[in-house]
Amino acid sequence: MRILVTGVNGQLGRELCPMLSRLGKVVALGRDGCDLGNADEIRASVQQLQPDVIVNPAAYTNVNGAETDRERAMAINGVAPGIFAEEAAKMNALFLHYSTDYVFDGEKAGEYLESDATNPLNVYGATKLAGEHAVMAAGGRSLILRTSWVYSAHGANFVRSILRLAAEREELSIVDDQVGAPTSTPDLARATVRLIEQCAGVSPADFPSGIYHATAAGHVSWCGFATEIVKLAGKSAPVKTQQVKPIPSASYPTPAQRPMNSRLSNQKLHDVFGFNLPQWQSSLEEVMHQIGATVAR
Ligand SMILES: NC(=O)C1=CN([C@@H]2O[C@H](COP(=O)(O)OP(=O)(O)OC[C@H]3O[C@@H](n4cnc5c(N)ncnc54)[C@H](OP(=O)(O)O)[C@@H]3O)[C@@H](O)[C@H]2O)C=CC1
Ligand SMILES: Cc1cn([C@H]2C[C@H](O)[C@@H](COP(=O)(O)OP(=O)(O)O[C@H]3O[C@@H](C)C(=O)[C@@H](O)[C@H]3O)O2)c(=O)[nH]c1=O
Ligand SMILES: [Mg+2]
Repeated sequence: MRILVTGVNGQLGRELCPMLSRLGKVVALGRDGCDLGNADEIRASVQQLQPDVIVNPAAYTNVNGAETDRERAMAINGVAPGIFAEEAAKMNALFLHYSTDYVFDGEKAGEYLESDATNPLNVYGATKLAGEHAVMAAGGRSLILRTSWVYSAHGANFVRSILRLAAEREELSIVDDQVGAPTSTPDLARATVRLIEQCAGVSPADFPSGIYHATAAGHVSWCGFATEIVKLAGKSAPVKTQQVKPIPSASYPTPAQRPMNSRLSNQKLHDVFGFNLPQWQSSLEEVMHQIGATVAR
């Protein structure tokens, strides 16, 4: 099996490569190998490599930056996924893509279903939603995993930001009125491997193409998540933070608005594929072990 992976220097791409290499030959594309802003480069890469599977974790993920960089965010998040999906469909390759809780406005009281209406509050969410539509319009065998609050032992993420701040500050002020499921890259990469194993041989006629929510089980506010990060960090490294103070979103103004409710039901994933991701707390412990004491220094 030949597997093309994009965004291999990102947090999820970096986790995927070694795990996917157990399934076949991985061809890893970074920005220099293929610029996702260039449709011709995408088509040429896919046609040259003739993959059986394409996995696309590359994205424009700077949520605040996207507010003033709409065109670039749209090219990478909204257009490129559709081109990959079209090329995959032509060669009957399997296409795996990732999307976000930020396609929703967070107004729903309970967990969001895949069938719920979308209404992104920010440019990043709007561009990711356009990407979902483009992938579905291309036809072919494709799975879109909508996940949330992704973190990893490497790259830019909330866990590493909090560890950095906890080493510097006595008190952290963190928003407490946005709730979601922090999801680790090891969990997402394992889910991806499992889906490819289950799907590789499925014919186009039987293939369950579509959107699947795939987040860690449970939910927490950003403040609750930060509190747990600081607690775990304190076990292995000196931490300055004595207090993690809950604040409302209104007290933490940002260029991009975020949804208050990011909870996604994972029932469909379980019904169709027979598994769910673990609880967020155990996965956070796994990643904190990977980080060790070094980052908190
Ligand atoms: N991070 C999160 O909290 C969440 C992420 N997601 C989705 O999950 C997926 C994985 O996210 P994550 O691993 O966190 O993302 P990262 O930002 O860590 O990595 C994205 C990668 O995409 C690459 N990239 C960006 N622009 C281009 C381009 N023009 N050409 C080629 N490569 C490019 C980046 O390259 P470079 O390193 O050179 O900049 C980077 O390596 C994405 O689809 C994201 O939207 C969903 C929910 C939450
Ligand atoms: C660092 C910091 C953040 N915050 C808040 C801001 C924000 O509401 C929340 C999380 O901050 P972040 O910068 O990680 O948020 P953000 O980059 O918006 O995270 C999102 O990224 C994209 C790519 C996604 O797809 C989403 O699922 C989500 O993970 O914490 C504080 O309140 N205090 C702080 O000191
Ligand atoms: Mg961010």
